[in-house]
Amino acid sequence: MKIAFLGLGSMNGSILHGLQQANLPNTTFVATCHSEASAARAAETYQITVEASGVNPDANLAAIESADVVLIGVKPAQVTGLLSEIAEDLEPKTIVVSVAAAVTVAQMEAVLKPGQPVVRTMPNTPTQVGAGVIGLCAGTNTNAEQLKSVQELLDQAAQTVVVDEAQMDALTGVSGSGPAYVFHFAETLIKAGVEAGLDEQTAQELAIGTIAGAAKMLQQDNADPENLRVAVTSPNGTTEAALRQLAPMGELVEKAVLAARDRAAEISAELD
Ligand SMILES: NC(=O)c1ccc[n+]([C@@H]2O[C@H](COP(=O)([O-])OP(=O)(O)OC[C@H]3O[C@@H](n4cnc5c(N)ncnc54)[C@H](OP(=O)(O)O)[C@@H]3O)[C@@H](O)[C@H]2O)c1
Ligand code: PRO
Repeated sequence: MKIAFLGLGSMNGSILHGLQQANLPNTTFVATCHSEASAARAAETYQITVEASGVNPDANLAAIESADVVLIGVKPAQVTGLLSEIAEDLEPKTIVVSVAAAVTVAQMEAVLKPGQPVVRTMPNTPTQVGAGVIGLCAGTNTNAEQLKSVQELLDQAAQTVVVDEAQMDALTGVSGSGPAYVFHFAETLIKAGVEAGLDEQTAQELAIGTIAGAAKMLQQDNADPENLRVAVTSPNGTTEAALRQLAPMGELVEKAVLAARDRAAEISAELD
């Protein structure tokens, strides 16, 4: 199987890393970046061939030749330009998989040859450490077997969830952008620990260990976030005092997820 990564930055790099860890038999990876510097860095990191499209204008066309799957990992505004560049040379069997936020199936299919199979996905960066979540939906020319083959491939790198395209922006607001909410929470917990009297290194150790431990508990079978919260909260104790202060967080998180969802829809409209 040949898998071509067009764009090998943060997101496609995380997926490639996950697939490399899976040691898939008979699988070849090739990739492109735009600049020579990024291509050299990525080739060194992943130990695969990475060509720079900014230096070699045929780099993307060479990468897609005979590919079974082409993973598009450029910025949303660059996706349709890149697809137009490769459209004529894509083989009918090649499945085009995009990781770009907000770029719709219709926008991709509009620049590809009729019938080209497309899968739209929304991964997240924990894929880098084998703990990612990837949402995916099929294009209009993609049959169940093709979707399944992409899902089975991505299952090697992350946990996958198939959704209708109509849910993709909501999924982006929860899991695509979600790691940033948790990292932001970690930043604020460390800052608050320092404010409360800890030195920064100790505050960082405690905050990160706590978030990692809580995440592990959440992943246990039959874990229920509400039960886990209640088990920490002694009546009239310290946690209750803290959670009283965090009461506005529910509304803020909801606003954040809706803002991300709505921004995705706005970006889609801007790309039309
Ligand atoms: N980061 C996330 O958390 C995340 C999560 C989910 C989805 N996504 C989606 O992933 C996509 C990529 O985001 P990212 O954060 O990975 O960006 P990034 O780190 O900037 O990576 C973009 C990559 O595309 C390359 N590139 C640009 N133009 C190219 C061209 N014409 N041909 C070949 N390669 C080209 C860049 O090369 P140079 O470095 O040489 O410019 C770079 O390797 C976006 O559409 C984003 O919506 C990101
Ligand atoms: N990063 C991309 C953004 O912020 C898409 C989800 C995560 O737009």
